[in-house]
Amino acid sequence: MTKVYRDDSQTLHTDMYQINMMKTYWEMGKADKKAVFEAYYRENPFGIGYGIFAGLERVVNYIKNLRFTDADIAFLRETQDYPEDFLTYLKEFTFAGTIRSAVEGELVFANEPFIQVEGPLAHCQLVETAILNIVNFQTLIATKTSEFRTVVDGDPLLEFGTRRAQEMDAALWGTRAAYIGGADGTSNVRAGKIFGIPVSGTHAHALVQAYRDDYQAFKAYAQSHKDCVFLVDTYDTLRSGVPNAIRVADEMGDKINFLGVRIDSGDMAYISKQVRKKLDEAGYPNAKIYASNNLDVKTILNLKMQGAKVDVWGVGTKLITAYEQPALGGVYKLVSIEDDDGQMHDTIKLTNNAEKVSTPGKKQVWRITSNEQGKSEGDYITFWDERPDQQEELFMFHPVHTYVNKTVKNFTARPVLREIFVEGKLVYELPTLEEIKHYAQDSLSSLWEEYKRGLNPEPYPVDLSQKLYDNKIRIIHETRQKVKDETK
Ligand SMILES: Nc1ncnc2c1ncn2[C@@H]1O[C@H](COP(=O)(O)OP(=O)(O)OP(=O)(O)O)[C@@H](O)[C@H]1O
Ligand SMILES: O=P(O)(O)OC[C@H]1O[C@H](OP(=O)(O)OP(=O)(O)O)[C@H](O)[C@@H]1O
Ligand SMILES: O=C(O)c1cccnc1
Repeated sequence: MTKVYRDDSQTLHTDMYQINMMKTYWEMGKADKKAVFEAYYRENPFGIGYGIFAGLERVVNYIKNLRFTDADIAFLRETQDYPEDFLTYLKEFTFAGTIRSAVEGELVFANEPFIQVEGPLAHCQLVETAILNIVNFQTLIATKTSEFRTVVDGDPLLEFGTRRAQEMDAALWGTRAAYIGGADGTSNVRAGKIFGIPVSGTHAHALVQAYRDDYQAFKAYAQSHKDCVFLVDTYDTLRSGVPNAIRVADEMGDKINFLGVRIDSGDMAYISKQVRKKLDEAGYPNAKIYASNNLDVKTILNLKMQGAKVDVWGVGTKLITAYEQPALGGVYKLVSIEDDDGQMHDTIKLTNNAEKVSTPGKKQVWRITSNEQGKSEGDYITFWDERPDQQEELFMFHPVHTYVNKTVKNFTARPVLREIFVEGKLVYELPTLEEIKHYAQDSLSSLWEEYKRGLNPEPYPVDLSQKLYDNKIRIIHETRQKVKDETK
């Protein structure tokens, strides 16, 4: 029989190879060498020009509780051939690293670090998988939702995706990310309980099927609820659903708030216009039309173009699963390591694709904002200890096509990476979800429209300081030379 271990920690929520590498570092006397890892992605998702960072709160909770419990150790002892002294090392492990991160709701861009983990090599290695797992997903969903937010414009946007999400965690944390990215509410009641997200909903076809009649179903609902949105498409939207919704609203009068009707099938443009006409003619100009049915960004944009009379958008599958691109390719790379000489050495990952070569060194990202326009001019990546905020002017150039450049004057440089943990101690006070949501909206409004448009946006500049660029070029040459020398 398979032995059952208590599921009492998230510490083993990592890839086996991380613990195997910890063992190598530990046995070879490298576990406590100082290391710096940075997480970033190489392409903004969905072909849009930015990402909305989300997931930090869960990362904080994960790091705070990072211990190998007795059950974790028992599992490793019984399934791996780890020696007892390594298991004792794990048992005594407490995370001693420093984590710097973009805050939730911050705009992030391709090829810039959004999280930096510095500390004992073995500690930094262990946390890679969970950090990427959390942040890749939540950032993806927050970003997808902001795309929906852009196309629905000022209309209410409701997250309806729990039934279609990749299981419970994804539904719950995806809903939170969706709220950060621009959803106004969710149908997930637990997300309301845990995160305080506004919960709302209508009713399903089952209610109408249970009564086998639109009128009876709407009447029953109206007798048991003050706020009513009737789902009108079970049998025939225009012939039965809407007339019966109106009939019940007329009969119930002030006893209910007739908020509107939901359409879940058919030609949304044509039907919504007809429904609007019927509601207006019946004296319900304030009753709203809710739409749902596999809506995605393109469909909504198209429905808007067709003049669809939809007031509230309920979106599930295409949002919560990030259907169009189900993964954000965030990676976690070693950028600097303490060598046996006690000195830090910057490290690189070379590839044949110039855009994909990692940038060595411990870095800071600065958001450069024009003081005159109040808009972001680009991001400027420096070594950790450079201070562009104290410079009069900044020469910014494309990190690959260096002839694309500009000099920025009268600017503010704001550091994007903030200290979250310092040597294992939490130093960051988590903001409320409402604060995060507003921060995301404010951040977006500081971005020029050219960078935000949904189709073929202008690439937002993410540039390297001269020092960082020179260091990268030097390391590329040295590394290539070393490989050449060794293969002579
Ligand atoms: N006017 C429109 N223009 C573009 N797309 C539309 C329009 N009306 C509806 N759609 C979208 O077209 C897709 C198909 O709609 P349809 O009603 O045929 O869906 P269905 O899923 O087959 O219906 P049902 O939910 O009854 O099974 C849906 O994703 C819907 O959102
Ligand atoms: O379409 P989504 O964007 O995922 O939004 C959620 C869907 O969930 C419900 O459908 P249900 O599960 O009853 O299935 P249905 O498609 O048969 O209506 C609701 O009526 C929406 O259509
Ligand atoms: O409340 C609704 O209308 C709803 C909730 C979940 C999924 N689809 C619709």
